[in-house]
Amino acid sequence: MTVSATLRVALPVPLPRLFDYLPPPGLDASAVAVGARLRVPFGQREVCGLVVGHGQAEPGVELRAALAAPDAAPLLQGELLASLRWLAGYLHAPLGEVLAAALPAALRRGEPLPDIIRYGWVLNEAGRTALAAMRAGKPKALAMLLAETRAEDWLDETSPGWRAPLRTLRERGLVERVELGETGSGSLPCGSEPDPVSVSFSPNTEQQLAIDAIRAADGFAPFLLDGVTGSGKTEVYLQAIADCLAHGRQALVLVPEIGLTPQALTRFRARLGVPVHALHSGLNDNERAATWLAAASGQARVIVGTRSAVFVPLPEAGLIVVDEEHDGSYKQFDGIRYHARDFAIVRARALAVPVLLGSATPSLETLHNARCGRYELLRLRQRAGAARPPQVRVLDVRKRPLQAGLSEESLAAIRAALDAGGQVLVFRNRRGYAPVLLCHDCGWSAHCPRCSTPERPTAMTVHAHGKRLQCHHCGHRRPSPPACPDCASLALQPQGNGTERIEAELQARFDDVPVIRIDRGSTGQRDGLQKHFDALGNQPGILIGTQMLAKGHDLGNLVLVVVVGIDEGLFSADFRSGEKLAQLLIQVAGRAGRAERPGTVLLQTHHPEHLLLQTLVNGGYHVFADGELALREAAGFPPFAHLALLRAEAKQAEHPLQFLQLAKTLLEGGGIEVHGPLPAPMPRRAGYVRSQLLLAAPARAALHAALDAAVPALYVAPDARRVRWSLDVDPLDLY
Ligand SMILES: Nc1ncnc2c1ncn2[C@@H]1O[C@H](COP(=O)(O)OP(=O)(O)OP(=O)(O)O)[C@@H](O)[C@H]1O
Ligand SMILES: [Zn+2]
Repeated sequence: MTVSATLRVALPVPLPRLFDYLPPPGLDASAVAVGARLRVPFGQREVCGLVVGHGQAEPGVELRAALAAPDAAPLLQGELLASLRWLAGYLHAPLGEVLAAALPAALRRGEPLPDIIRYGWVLNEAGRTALAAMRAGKPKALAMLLAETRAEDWLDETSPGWRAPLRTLRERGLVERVELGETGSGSLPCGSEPDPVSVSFSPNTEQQLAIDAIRAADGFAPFLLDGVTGSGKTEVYLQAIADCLAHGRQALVLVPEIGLTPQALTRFRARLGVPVHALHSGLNDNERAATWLAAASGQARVIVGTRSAVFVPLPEAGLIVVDEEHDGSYKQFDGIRYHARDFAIVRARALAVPVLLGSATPSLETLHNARCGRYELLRLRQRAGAARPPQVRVLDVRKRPLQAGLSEESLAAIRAALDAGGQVLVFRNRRGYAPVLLCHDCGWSAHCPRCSTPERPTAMTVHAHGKRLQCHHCGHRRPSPPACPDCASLALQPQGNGTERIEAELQARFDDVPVIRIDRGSTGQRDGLQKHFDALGNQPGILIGTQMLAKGHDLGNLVLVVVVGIDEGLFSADFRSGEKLAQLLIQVAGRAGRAERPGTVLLQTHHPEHLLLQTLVNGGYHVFADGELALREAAGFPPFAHLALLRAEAKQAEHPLQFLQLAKTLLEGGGIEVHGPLPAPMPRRAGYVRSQLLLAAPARAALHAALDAAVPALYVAPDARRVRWSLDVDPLDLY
């Protein structure tokens, strides 16, 4: 009897096991490498997995044959494959799902590898002749750029929206597309010469100390670059990256949001003089896959990206930077719930390279690690250059008349700042027109039918100047009712203020300057934010925004920040809410006065004596953090304990409870605390009733041992089929 060689495959299916297949017809199993993709039949479907091993068919077991093996060489290998295996174990998630999450979508689907040849555009003979006579406008501006060959990726980053004028030029037969060779190969790509106007100042003493410390690192070395807002952390990153490049190594830079990427890219590109590859959700699938492959081949030397960029292969790694390491967007909130900062550290260790975490408001986890000596602490205590720290004032607005949430004092300060030629940021962390629609006659208010319970109604946010209602939890939308559904009164009134309403009020009042609202409603695509900044330039004007505007931006003429409506955040029950609010306030305040002109911050509140506000204003973030760490230690919360949250939801309330009860039985007795099952803080969402089980242990090992013992059984439990469940290891919030 012949024994056939088989392929062991990790499939992206919610089962904690691997699957064996015969190789595709006509192919020998040994011809398919570990880390290569394999398309296989799975039930009635076809799925694409990754080969993780080879084996022998057991006698008598019928195996199905794979359909195709698209890759000649492994896609995932070496350190990355090993780190992802570790991640699957840590998250207690199926390996196939983790590997799939790490691959760009185009590769995950089993498509052939995209072409990583770069293309560029240049004026042809006719174009050069026509250029002088062209009318001013976008086509002409682009044509002027295309006097030299410009790479498409360069155009994407430096001239957002270039494809529309390009179409005009093509239709007129003035341009041609040229092949530029593979991504990043050898010489500088077209159009990314170091920008001659970009200033290179000499680092100040603290920056230099930080740069030297990173330079001296040998192998794995985690650093916390703890630098106040505007202290020039970017300069430290750039020097560290330049060193890394000079040693012939690759650098990976993680940034929190797509909104930040264009600005960061422009700065990086201008200074480093090598192609800087962007990876973020604004790219299409093919672009993402091409960049990922360029990293895998070592052609991409600097990769800047958001959360999922932590999964790029780095065969010649030299450095990983995580900017704004405290930012919540590094945590994936569904599917594979990884934390990109934490995984960056795991990878840096496996790659034996330095990892630099930067923030003005480090997470308590990271601060704790630095204090325990696990991370080397680098501090920038002062703002760089001539900039001074902003003046922060708590504005007591009790009993004061408010216009769209703004006190007279705030309005006067805005007027004065504008008259002095400055820019103003009004920060309100609520999108929409108003948080609530209320009937003034009977007290009815608009609730989301899919998220409310009788005990806990969830208000729908008013949008479009009162015309539309939208649930910010489940996305449910409907037109506002013309009259109160309960008492038929016409006295329906939007209550409170969102960014839209503040915008309307400020536009009416300050009609001599641009008033620009920046939030997820107004600023969709990735270049949106930069376009708004470009449109405003340095002229006086007002920006109104949510937390999109709070971080990382460097607007030299911003002299006043007004923070409104923070009070609800002061009394939230979540154990991390204080930390999040403190970070947000310091970050928003940090946008003011970043250049020569001094900045002022006004914090409007009805609770001027609140300890958090007082501590931040009088002591600063670190004093706040000291107090908060002491509280966490006393209460046994992270970073002094390790948590995991098991969530379950279903249309019928008893199903999640039954499932979680089973989980509890499996988990108890393992030396960990098991709390629940309890209704989730938001007990219903989008029609699903939600419950949760909170697991806590002082030591990570105990928590993981208990999970290792229990989780495999959960996947196959009959009770699991009636719920949607998920395990969140190191949850960021307990929602
Ligand atoms: N050594 C220096 N001398 C003069 N100016 C500097 C120096 N280093 C940085 N700057 C300038 O200081 C400003 C703030 O720097 P940067 O944006 O890097 O701060 P940051 O620490 O990242 O702040 P944030 O945390 O608020 O994003 C920038 O305009 C930068 O060009
Ligand atoms: Zn809803």
